[in-house]
Amino acid sequence: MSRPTGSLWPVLVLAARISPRKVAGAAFLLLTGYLATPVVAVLLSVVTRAAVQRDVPAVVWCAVAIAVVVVFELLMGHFAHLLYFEVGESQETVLQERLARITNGTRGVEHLDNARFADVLTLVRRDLPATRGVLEAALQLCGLIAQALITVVLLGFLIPWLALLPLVAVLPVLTSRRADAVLEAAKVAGAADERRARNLLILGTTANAVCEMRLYQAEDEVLRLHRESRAAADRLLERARLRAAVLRAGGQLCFALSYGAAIFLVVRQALAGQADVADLVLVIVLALQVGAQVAAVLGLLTTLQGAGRTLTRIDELEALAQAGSTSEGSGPVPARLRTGITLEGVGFRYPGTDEERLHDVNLTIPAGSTVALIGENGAGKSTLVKLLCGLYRPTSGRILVDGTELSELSAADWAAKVAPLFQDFARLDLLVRENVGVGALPRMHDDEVLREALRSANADAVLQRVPGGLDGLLGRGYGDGAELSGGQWQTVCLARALVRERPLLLVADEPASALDATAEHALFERFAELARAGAQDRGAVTLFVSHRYSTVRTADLIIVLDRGRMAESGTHAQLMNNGGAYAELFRLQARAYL
Ligand SMILES: Nc1ncnc2c1ncn2[C@@H]1O[C@H](COP(=O)(O)OP(=O)(O)OP(=O)(O)O)[C@@H](O)[C@H]1O
Repeated sequence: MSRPTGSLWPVLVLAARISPRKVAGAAFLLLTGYLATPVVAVLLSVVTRAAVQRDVPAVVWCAVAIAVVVVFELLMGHFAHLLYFEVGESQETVLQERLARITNGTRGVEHLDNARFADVLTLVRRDLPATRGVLEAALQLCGLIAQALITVVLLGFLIPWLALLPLVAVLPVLTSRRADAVLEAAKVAGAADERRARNLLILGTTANAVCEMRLYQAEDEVLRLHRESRAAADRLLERARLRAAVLRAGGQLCFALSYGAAIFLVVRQALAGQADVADLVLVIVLALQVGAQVAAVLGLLTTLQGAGRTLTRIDELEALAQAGSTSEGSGPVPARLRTGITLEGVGFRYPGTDEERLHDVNLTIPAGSTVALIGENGAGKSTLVKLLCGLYRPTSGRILVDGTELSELSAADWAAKVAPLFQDFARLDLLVRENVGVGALPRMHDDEVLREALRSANADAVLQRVPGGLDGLLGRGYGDGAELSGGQWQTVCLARALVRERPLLLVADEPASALDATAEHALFERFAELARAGAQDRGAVTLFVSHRYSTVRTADLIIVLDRGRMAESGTHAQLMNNGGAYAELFRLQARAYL
């Protein structure tokens, strides 16, 4: 089992940092309220004695006192709840941000290919909301321990051997911990099925996927697969739940039997005249309170253990992300490229896989040039692009930027010099301003710059169509935003790339896949213009992946990849002269348009 308390401590410290005033207030109110419980038991004993003695005023006063104490306890609990609930929410937000930073914040993205990372992330996403209750549970646990101590003292004062009785509670605590471990093992074992079920649920409830599945009449199949994955995860859980229930029931049964026996002995003592009725009432009420306290402690321990595990898992995610990210370079990224980018014997294997996707790629991309990458599906074009963007590092060989290894440059500074336009671009269900502005955060509120980028990307029509203009919402994910066509989204994403300040590497990985012919032409015109300006101004390199040879032929250098190897490279004229694969494919495509 993980070390829950070890992981919980930083969260409690975090809570204290978020608002020491609220934590102290909640602790004071809750503990004061909890201390009222044994007082009620004592008052019940007093009222019993007064009733036996027919002392009516004492009975009335005691009854009023009991009512006041009970109301006091409820009020304290209520106000404490308001305080720790607020702190719990802020705490959850901090943990959510930590999770996002772990997922996004490292140099590379290699951890995202790690199946263990994905499984643990699924569990953490599911269980994170429960961490809100850590402060509440920890405070209640302290309150219950204080309550139990007072109860033990009172019991010991009345009948000394009864003070040992709460020790019986150790047994249900132990069986409850064991039950948690059993449940936890089942959750871990079912994490992959759980992840599959969640993905299938997304497939069954996301507009695009729903339309496609409906046309293929595959909705039922998606549901069946979802049911199957859910059932596989649930089967493991059901068995574990049963075992856990038996373990918990066993522990609680032993506890209840011990308590029953103790109360029986006390009753016998009372009948033998060794204790009076009031003492008997006190013992029975205290005994019942201890029973309730033990049950509450077990529940709280389960909450705390669950939260502790989630926090331990966040630590594990951090370790996995850091293990995947290689050491950070800190070298300065040049403001302009002088010689260009060189690949020396670059090989690459995706993390967790055995097969090399790039083999011994040797290539020089001169500063200021435009390079087209072509090849069959799966040839490794996007993989090479990702390496040049610095998202992954080569598993062999090296990439040099003006003679300096890319890995030695500051990753953040290099990323800031890349203007990417990917095939699977990110559609952000945010404002138009934010969709474009994330390309250059300091320019997010410069309306003129954003409008110019949208104009250059041929996205004026989008801007006019969206109510609210730059401050209009795109997408329907979170609100009633404007829904765009695939091509319109692509122009917005191009604007995001165009707003980048002085990029050194312009990347377009099949950018025209969602565009009509006019828009495609306009996009390449605009991209070429930007490339030319970037090349003249700072030796920027442009890299594009395309299956359209009419565009490819305009590049200064064409690279043909074949199953991860460089098959050919040269200008259009050179490759046509060579009469190799490029020439053949070019003629084939040209013929198709005749
Ligand atoms: N994250 C990943 N983990 C493991 N393998 C991957 C990953 N991404 C891609 N691959 C594999 O690497 C190979 C090259 O993929 P890549 O996306 O680079 O091809 P591509 O030439 O861009 O193809 P396409 O023209 O279809 O976009 C493929 O066999 C693919 O299955």
